[in-house]
Amino acid sequence: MALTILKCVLKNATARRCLYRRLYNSSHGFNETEAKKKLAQCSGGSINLCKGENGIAELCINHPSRKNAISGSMMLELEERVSDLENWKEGKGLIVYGAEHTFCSGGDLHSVKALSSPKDGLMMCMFMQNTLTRLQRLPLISVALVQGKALGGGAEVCTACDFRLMTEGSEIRFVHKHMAIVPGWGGASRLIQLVGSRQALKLLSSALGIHPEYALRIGLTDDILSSAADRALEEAKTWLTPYTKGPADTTRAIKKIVASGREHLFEDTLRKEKDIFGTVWGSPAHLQALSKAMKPN
Ligand SMILES: CC[C@H](C(=O)O)C(=O)SCCNC(=O)CCNC(=O)[C@H](O)C(C)(C)COP(=O)(O)OP(=O)(O)OC[C@H]1O[C@@H](n2cnc3c(N)ncnc32)[C@H](O)[C@@H]1OP(=O)(O)O
Repeated sequence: MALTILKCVLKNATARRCLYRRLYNSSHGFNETEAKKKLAQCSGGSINLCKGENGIAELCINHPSRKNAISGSMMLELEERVSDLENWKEGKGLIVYGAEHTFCSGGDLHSVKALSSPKDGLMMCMFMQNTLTRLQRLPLISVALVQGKALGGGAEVCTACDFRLMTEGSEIRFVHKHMAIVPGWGGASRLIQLVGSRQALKLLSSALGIHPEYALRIGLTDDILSSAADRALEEAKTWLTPYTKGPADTTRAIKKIVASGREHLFEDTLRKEKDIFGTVWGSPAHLQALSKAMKPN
């Protein structure tokens, strides 16, 4: 019995390690401690997290004086909030949005200038790819609420969520080309997964503003919200609710399978599905649902 428990604990620990492992570490020349010191020197704004009783959290990109541009210290706070969410066992959903009804105008250009050496740029790139990959892998169903502008790194952040909801008049734009750079926070790789390589090539090479109707047509956004700016967050929560109904373990298990399927070969995903199935089959919630189902209606 003890051996079985130990095996189960080890399997869960391994599964957690896989789910939350970093993309880059010292073997890639990435020194997280050094990166954090450097990014902390570029201050401004904050990343605020509010975890709801209903299992849905709200993460606010909060730097309104700069249209929610993400400074170095905000990159650190974003990593801290993602860590918090990785340990939130009751979590089922997440809405990422920007303060004062606009999403995010990308990297804070003051911070970007301070990190303009190739070495510092690569450090920032690996730090943000680590963080946004962990955000995407969270066992929560995530939504980016795009109001106003999602530009540059802001467009990249919104691709790290499972779904995107855009309000009328909002815009997603990969402006990187105008700065003679390419996305570095993983946004190009995720865009190809979302809309396919042809559309991704069009959007990256044209730096075109992607408006809600076009985004809906190419599958970059999942819906267009019609409410007034100050009601959009409530509308986004209402949109997400049907997907997060029921036990947290069930919602989290479903997201873990899909997150695995996004990244692994089909056979590996089937094995992952089997492993995750084994964590919910026979659970109290399953047995309760089974007993309800057996009762004549
Ligand atoms: C890998 C990611 C990549 C990188 O890190 O290299 C990037 O994301 S770089 C940043 C890419 N983003 C941009 O180039 C967008 C720049 N901003 C704009 O185009 C406009 O500000 C816009 C469209 C967001 C809003 O225009 P609007 O006319 O409504 O307002 P203002 O332009 O007057 O902006 C108000 C205020 O915010 C400051 N601001 C805006 N964006 C940034 C930013 N990304 N970094 C720093 N500061 C920003 C702007 O300077 C104004 O400040 P003020 O002190 O009032 O002049």
